Amino acid sequence: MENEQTGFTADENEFGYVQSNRYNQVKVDRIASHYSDILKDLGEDPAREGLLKTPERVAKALQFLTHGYDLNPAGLLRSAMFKEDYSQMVVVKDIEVYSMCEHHLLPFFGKAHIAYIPNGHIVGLSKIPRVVDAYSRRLQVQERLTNEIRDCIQDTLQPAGVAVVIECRHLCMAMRGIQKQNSVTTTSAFTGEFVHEKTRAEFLRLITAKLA
Ligand SMILES: Nc1nc2c(ncn2[C@@H]2O[C@H](COP(=O)(O)OP(=O)(O)OP(=O)(O)O)[C@@H](O)[C@H]2O)c(=O)[nH]1
Ligand SMILES: [Zn+2]
Repeated sequence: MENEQTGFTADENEFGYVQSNRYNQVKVDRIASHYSDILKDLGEDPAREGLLKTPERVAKALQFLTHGYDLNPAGLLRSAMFKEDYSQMVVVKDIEVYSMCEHHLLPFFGKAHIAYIPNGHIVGLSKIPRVVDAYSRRLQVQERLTNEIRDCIQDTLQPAGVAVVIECRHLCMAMRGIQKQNSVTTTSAFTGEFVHEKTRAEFLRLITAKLA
C-alpha cells in the first residue's frame, strides 16, 4: 500500500532504502553467498583477510545501486503537486545520474536535464531529481530511462509538455569492449509543447546556457 506522503509502499517504508545504510538482510545474505562463489571462480581466496567482508559489502552496494525498484516515482510526484497559475517552462538541469547498464552490470553516469510546462499544477522541485533516481537506480538502458522519466512526469502531473535530455558515459564502453574513453551518449524524449521546434529550441538553449 502506497504512502501518499512519501510515495513509498508500506513495506518499503519498513525496509526503506531512503538511506544508504538500510538493507534487506535476507537478500544481503543470499547475494553475499553468491559473491563468495564468484570470488572463487575469479581465482581469489574469499577467506583471505581483505576479502572476508567483501561479499557482504558487494551485496549491500548492489542493493543500494538498485534501490529504485523499491521506490514509487509517480507517488513521489503526487506527494508534492500544487495548484499554481504558472504556465512558463520549468527547467531543472544538471541532475546527476548514476545507473547500471543491464547488459554488463557496469555503471553509466552523467546528467539529466528536465523541463515541463505546467498545466494548472506545479511539482515540488526536488521531486524531479527523485524521479530520476527512482528510475536510474535500477538495471537500465539509457533510452528506457529517458522514456520512463518522461512518461512518469507526463502521466502524473499532466503538464502541457515534458522534455528529458540525458547525457552519460558508459563504463562498459570505456573499461572493456570497445574501450572508448571519451564518448558520451545523448538521449532525449519529448511530449506536448516540446514537439514544436520553437519550444524545444528554448529548452535546449536553457540547458546549454551558463549561469552568469
Ligand atoms: N542502446 C544501448 N546500448 C547499451 C546501453 N548500455 C550498454 N549498451 C550496449 O549493449 C550492447 C550489448 O551488446 P552485445 O554484443 O550483446 O554485448 P558485448 O559482446 O559485450 O558487446 P561489446 O560491448 O561491443 O563488447 C553493447 O553494444 C553495449 O554498448 C544503453 O544504455 N543503451
Ligand atoms: Zn553495458
